[in-house]
Amino acid sequence: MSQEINCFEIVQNLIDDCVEKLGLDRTVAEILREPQRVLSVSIPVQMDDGSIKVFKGFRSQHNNACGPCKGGIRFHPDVSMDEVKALSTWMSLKCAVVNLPYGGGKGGVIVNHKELSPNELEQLCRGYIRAIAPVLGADMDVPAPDVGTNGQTMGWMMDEFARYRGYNEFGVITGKPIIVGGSLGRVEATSRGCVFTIRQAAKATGLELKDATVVVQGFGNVGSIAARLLSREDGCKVLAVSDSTGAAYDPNGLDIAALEKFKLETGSVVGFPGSKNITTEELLQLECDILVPAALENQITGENADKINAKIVAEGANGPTTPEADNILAKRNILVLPDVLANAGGVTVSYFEWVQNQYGYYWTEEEVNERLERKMVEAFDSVYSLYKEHGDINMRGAAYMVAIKRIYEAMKIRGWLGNKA
Ligand SMILES: NC(=O)c1ccc[n+]([C@@H]2O[C@H](COP(=O)([O-])OP(=O)(O)OC[C@H]3O[C@@H](n4cnc5c(N)ncnc54)[C@H](O)[C@@H]3O)[C@@H](O)[C@H]2O)c1
Repeated sequence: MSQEINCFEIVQNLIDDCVEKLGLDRTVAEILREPQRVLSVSIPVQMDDGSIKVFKGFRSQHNNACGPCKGGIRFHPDVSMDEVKALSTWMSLKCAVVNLPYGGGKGGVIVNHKELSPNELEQLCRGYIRAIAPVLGADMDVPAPDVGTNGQTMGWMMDEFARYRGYNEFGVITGKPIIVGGSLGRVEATSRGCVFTIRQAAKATGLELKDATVVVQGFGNVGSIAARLLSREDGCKVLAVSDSTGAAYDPNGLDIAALEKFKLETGSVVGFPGSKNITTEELLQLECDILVPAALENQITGENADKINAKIVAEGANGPTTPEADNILAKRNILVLPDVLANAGGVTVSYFEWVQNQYGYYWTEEEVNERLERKMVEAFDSVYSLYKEHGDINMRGAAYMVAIKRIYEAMKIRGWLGNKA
């Protein structure tokens, strides 16, 4: 996360604004500005050479008024307590936007996981779970994968928690491989959810998706699958995609299936036959109907927002647009589908996985996708109608209002706000 822009302060400011707009007592903002609990842990790991290395990790539980805390575990060298706190706050908002019975949580370990052997990585996963186990549980706090973690790491973590409990508690972690209680459709869920919101936005704004032009920043899990679904199911023309090594552009539209194969074989999108190499900055400025930032935070900023040439920006990534850029895009009538809405498909199918674990009964992929569509359409409609009704807020403001109102109602009914508010 960028040094200059503190995401925790950004989300705190957005909460303040939103609580004021909703006309709620300041106490509501004071509660939501800080997580309810943040655990800081130190994890000693025996490395393959016999030495002991100590890693630092965190787990933040932002708010559990609506249900157990829910959110991923990030393994990255830039993890910090503030980043984890910000991400857990976003998770509370995201879960509330899609109306899931969850609050927000997030965890992280400061580590470059690529430098660890498989054995060292497994020991780190197990050590981290042992350290935070007292505050985990299917009805308390339910982690999932995030940047730097995946199905295998979730498998080790779930197993370590089963040793701690003395029995299997599959619902304690989501994003698991299918054989140990994972859900069908989870891998594509974030991108599929993003595509459902794009379809609703296209309907609302009269944009025809057949042959609509699309640009995707970040050809990873979220970006590549969103590109695949938009081209295959909606007939969109994906003009350009980028990854950390550069960008590939074809004004006639890229063959996404072939590009996915090329990226798998070469590790990069650059040099894809028939495409032109452009810089990642040029990619963001291409004229298109839909821009999907699906890489990192703070990509659309005050510096480049006036050069964005899209009708719709669908935030596959978390926090890709800075507040300054948000204002510029709003003034230019570019519709931004905010992260807490556009990438909420991942946590929604994580919720479905948790439900299936509690029942011990598993759904078909069609059932998962149908339920996901219903959730995403409902969420889009509630945010879009508030956005239209108000006139002085953007879609992010509307999403925050939907979310904070729900969390406020839960806190009020539980008596957390006393007689005030
Ligand atoms: N995976 C999920 O289910 C999920 C759910 C919600 C939100 N997100 C968010 O979506 C974003 C992407 O997550 P992911 O799981 O796809 O990660 P990923 O690591 O699979 O993909 C990220 C991609 O971005 C590329 N990238 C990095 N720096 C770049 C740059 N400067 N310009 C262009 N591309 C660059 C990487 O090369 C990679 O291809 C993150 O912000 C994540 O928090 C992911």
